[in-house]
Amino acid sequence: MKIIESVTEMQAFAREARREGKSIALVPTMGYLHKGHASLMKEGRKRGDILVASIFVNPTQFGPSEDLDSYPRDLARDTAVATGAGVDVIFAPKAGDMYPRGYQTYVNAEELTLPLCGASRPGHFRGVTTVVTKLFNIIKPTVALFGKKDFQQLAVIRHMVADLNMDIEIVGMPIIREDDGLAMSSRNAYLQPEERKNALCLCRALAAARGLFNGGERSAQTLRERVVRLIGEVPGTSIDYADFRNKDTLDAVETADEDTLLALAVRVGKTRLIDNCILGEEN
Ligand SMILES: Nc1ncnc2c1ncn2[C@@H]1O[C@H](COP(=O)(O)OP(=O)(O)OP(=O)(O)O)[C@@H](O)[C@H]1O
Ligand SMILES: CC(C)(CO)[C@@H](O)C(=O)[O-]
Ligand code: BAL
Repeated sequence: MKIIESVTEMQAFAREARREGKSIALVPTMGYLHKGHASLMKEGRKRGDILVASIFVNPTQFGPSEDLDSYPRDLARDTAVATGAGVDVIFAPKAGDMYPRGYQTYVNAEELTLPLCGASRPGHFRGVTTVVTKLFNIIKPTVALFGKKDFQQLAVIRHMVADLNMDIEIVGMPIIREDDGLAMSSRNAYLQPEERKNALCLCRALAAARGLFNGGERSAQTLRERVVRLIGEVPGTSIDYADFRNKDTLDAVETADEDTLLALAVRVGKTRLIDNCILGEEN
């Protein structure tokens, strides 16, 4: 496996792959890899001749008071996970190479970025769409894979790719969970033992809402009350959002149906975790 740090070297590699008629599958990540990332990589392995994983903690998607500096980083560990998942190339650029002095061009999606994480993390999606566009331009993948844990991110990227006529297939992958149901996340590493237990309130609230829905409840307000109560009972938690939305438009819904997204962002101690489900789907 090859590790490429320079943007120009990555571009040259991708150009040569294209010249040889080889397709590239890309898994963009911020590193500190876990089985969720590995599942994207294993699927990517099947979908391209060459599998590239990018590891870049992208400064433009972090707000000024967020965890850019403390975000966990461990390239040696990531190299082992990526090798095991069949990655051919890790692209791990430096921030100064991606955003040199004088950098001033951004990609911005509109409506889909307004609610949920877009509302609680102003500027976040502008950073995501910008860096993903740059990664696409540098690596020239035919297919790129993203997790449904970041449901809104996947929706925004799909929309951007369609709007800007990017000739790239976007694949959404299921949420991978720990045995007890907690969605895998690099930020789980921040959780103290007691917080780790308390963090189960997210997946339990999703399960409770799905249970009520399967029992016939359709009022988003009633479903939401159950979710808010369950999470509120757990010490050290605060809800950033707990929203019922149409899974395609992300518009708020009052009457839930099988396609309704329940999206959660909850702080457990200082750690902000997200999780979601579609009410009519197994998860
Ligand atoms: N549990 C998971 N199951 C499936 N995909 C996941 C999971 N966790 C992350 N991903 C996907 O991996 C890609 C890279 O995500 P990222 O590196 O931010 O990991 P993360 O664990 O979500 O980190 P964070 O804790 O910062 O949210 C994204 O497409 C994301 O949706
Ligand atoms: C897509 C992404 C790699 C862009 O920095 C990031 O938002 C992530 O890890 O989900
Ligand atoms: N998984 C999305 C990256 C972020 O939280 O910034």
